[in-house]
Amino acid sequence: MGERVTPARPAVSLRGAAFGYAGRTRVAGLTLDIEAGSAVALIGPNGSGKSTLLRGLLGLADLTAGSVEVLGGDPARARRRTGSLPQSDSRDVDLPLSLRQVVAMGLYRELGPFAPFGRSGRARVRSAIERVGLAERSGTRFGELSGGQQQRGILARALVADPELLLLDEPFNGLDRENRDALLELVRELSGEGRTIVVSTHDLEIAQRACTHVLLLASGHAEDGAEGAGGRNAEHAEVERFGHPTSFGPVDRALTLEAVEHAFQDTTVELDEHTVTTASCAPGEAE
Ligand SMILES: Nc1ncnc2c1ncn2[C@@H]1O[C@H](COP(=O)(O)OP(=O)(O)OP(=O)(O)O)[C@@H](O)[C@H]1O
Repeated sequence: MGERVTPARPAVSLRGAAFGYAGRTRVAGLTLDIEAGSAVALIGPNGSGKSTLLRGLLGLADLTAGSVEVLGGDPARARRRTGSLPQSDSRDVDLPLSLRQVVAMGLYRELGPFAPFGRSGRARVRSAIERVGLAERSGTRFGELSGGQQQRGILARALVADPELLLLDEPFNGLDRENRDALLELVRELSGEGRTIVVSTHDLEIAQRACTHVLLLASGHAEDGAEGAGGRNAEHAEVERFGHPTSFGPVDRALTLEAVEHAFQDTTVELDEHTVTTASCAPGEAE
């Protein structure tokens, strides 16, 4: 792996940060440090801004308030040292490319799209594919892989660049038990290597088994959200108009039933063993 940030320096630092699109805030009130080497589960109802926050950490959503530092600087500049796995429904899976070629795309930022990879590049691609357990499918057309295999393939594409920070957007969605367990084990391993991971999920078991910290987000209230804020100050009520954090900390302290219910308060929540099922979202559904 490449050079790491020193443990004293957070991998992500947010101060009153808000993110959105076209200048319109979608998630706000983020003041927290994610320590290098920690694995953070990002949990919240649909629309609470999990993807927007992850995109903000990649410099792909607008910072509409406050400040953000990723790996000590601007998120866009940190992108070279950051690996990401976007939500599966936002991917173009019908690429006329083999798994090996898709994974090799992870080296473009470092080497350029037309540069020859050389022996070491090819070895890195091979080892990333092996790492996600798909060695036998290297030559298979990407679109012919199962949903779970595609998920692992995209993760290999992120891993080939040896990222310090991994941002994974609901990587467990739609996976069968076997793929889910393999991915969970891999996240644990990657975290054990000292990489910083932020992973959005509806699966509390993922948080408990693979993560060190939890960040719970709640949905924003309607445009008139400032009303009914009781004794809270105007700034707080303003933040609560948007998706906002309700709890952040080590898993054993931040992931309580009360905290989950608080974050999901506007949604029908079922805690089915380990999974938060909401009225508008059924995790585990096939894509
Ligand atoms: N590209 C975009 N342009 C404008 N608004 C967007 C865009 N992407 C998301 N939004 C809006 O931002 C808000 C937060 O969405 P986001 O996808 O971040 O939530 P989420 O917590 O990840 O939800 P889910 O669990 O459904 O993925 C929503 O109101 C959504 O409609």
